[in-house]
Amino acid sequence: MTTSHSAEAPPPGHLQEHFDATISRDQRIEPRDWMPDGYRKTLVRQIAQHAHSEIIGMQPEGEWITKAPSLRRKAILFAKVQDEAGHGLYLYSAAETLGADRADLTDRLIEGRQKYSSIFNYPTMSFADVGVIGWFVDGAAICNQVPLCRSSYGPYARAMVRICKEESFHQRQGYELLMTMMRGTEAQRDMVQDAVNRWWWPSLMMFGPPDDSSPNSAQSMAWKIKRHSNDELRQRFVDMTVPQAEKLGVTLPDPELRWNAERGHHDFGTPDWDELMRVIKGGGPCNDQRMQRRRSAHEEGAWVREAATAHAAKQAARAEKGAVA
Ligand SMILES: CC(C)(COP(=O)(O)OP(=O)(O)OC[C@H]1O[C@@H](n2cnc3c(N)ncnc32)[C@H](O)[C@@H]1OP(=O)(O)O)[C@@H](O)C(=O)NCCC(=O)NCCSC(=O)Cc1ccccc1
Repeated sequence: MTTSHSAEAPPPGHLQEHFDATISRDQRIEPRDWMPDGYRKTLVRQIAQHAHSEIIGMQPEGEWITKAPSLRRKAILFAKVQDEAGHGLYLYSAAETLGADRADLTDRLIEGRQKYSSIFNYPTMSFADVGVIGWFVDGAAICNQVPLCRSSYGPYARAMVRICKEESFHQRQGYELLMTMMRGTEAQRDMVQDAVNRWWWPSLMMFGPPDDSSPNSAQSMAWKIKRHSNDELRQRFVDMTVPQAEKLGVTLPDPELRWNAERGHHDFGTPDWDELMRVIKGGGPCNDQRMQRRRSAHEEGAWVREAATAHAAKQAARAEKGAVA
């Protein structure tokens, strides 16, 4: 539905009705369709946070590009980190279809007014961390994002399709790296187990707070932006990962983890929710470092943005002159 009504105008009943009917028929809302202000704001919030996560998420693994143990591993890691930059860019583009401005979103991140995923505030201590990030963090991202391919907002859902394909490839490369290390020396196996121990709980926290303390979930699910609750997706991730850990030969660091035949799912322990809140508020081990790096990359890139803007202005002036002539 395309309309000329601005988002601020009070919704004439039929616009709201049409929006509700589109959602309930599982059809897509597109950029020019009328949508409630809250729907637009929620999407900008989630998509921007997601984009920022991809861009900040380049840092933990990026630190290992110059230290990768072989040319092959270096090339793979380089390509993965570049893919993450690409994901950030698709997502900023999706946010722009809602009227957001990319430069403004970046300012909000840099000024600490918008969030990015807690997971990227933990350090990468060894090369095994690169494998575990692929296995756990990309694995969690897949669980969370495959349902977003059916999100009600068209441009977000479509961006997710390609992102998920790439995340699947990333997860496999992480798992393959770990399989290789597990076939290596005792010291390499210890490195893998140590990385698993450090990343397991923060990975479970990526799915967000538990359902009873998730203020946005109910409305986002009613709008079909989110298709499943935080706890449902966390459970899906645990069920998917346990057999992979067995095959790999590592132990997941949770004494409460066991199969529950009655539920048909694994039971597992409770993540430290105070830690999640602390990290979200800026108190994680690497928050300061990640933000400082992001700020300096932004400052160092100013000349590129200025040159691109000047070039675009020249092209536009030339095109206008051509049109007049
Ligand atoms: C599930 C959730 C993250 C949160 O559900 P919601 O309904 O939105 O919120 P809810 O009410 O449950 O929470 C209350 C408040 O807490 C915030 N908060 C919650 N959890 C976190 C957290 N973990 N970290 C930080 N903040 C968190 C939340 O924003 C809200 O705050 P607000 O009200 O905004 O001030 C949702 O936004 C989503 O699915 N996003 C899309 C996926 C996405 O962004 N993925 C990113 C990873 S990409 C990746 O990994 C790829 C990759 C792999 C490898 C290497 C490099 C890259």
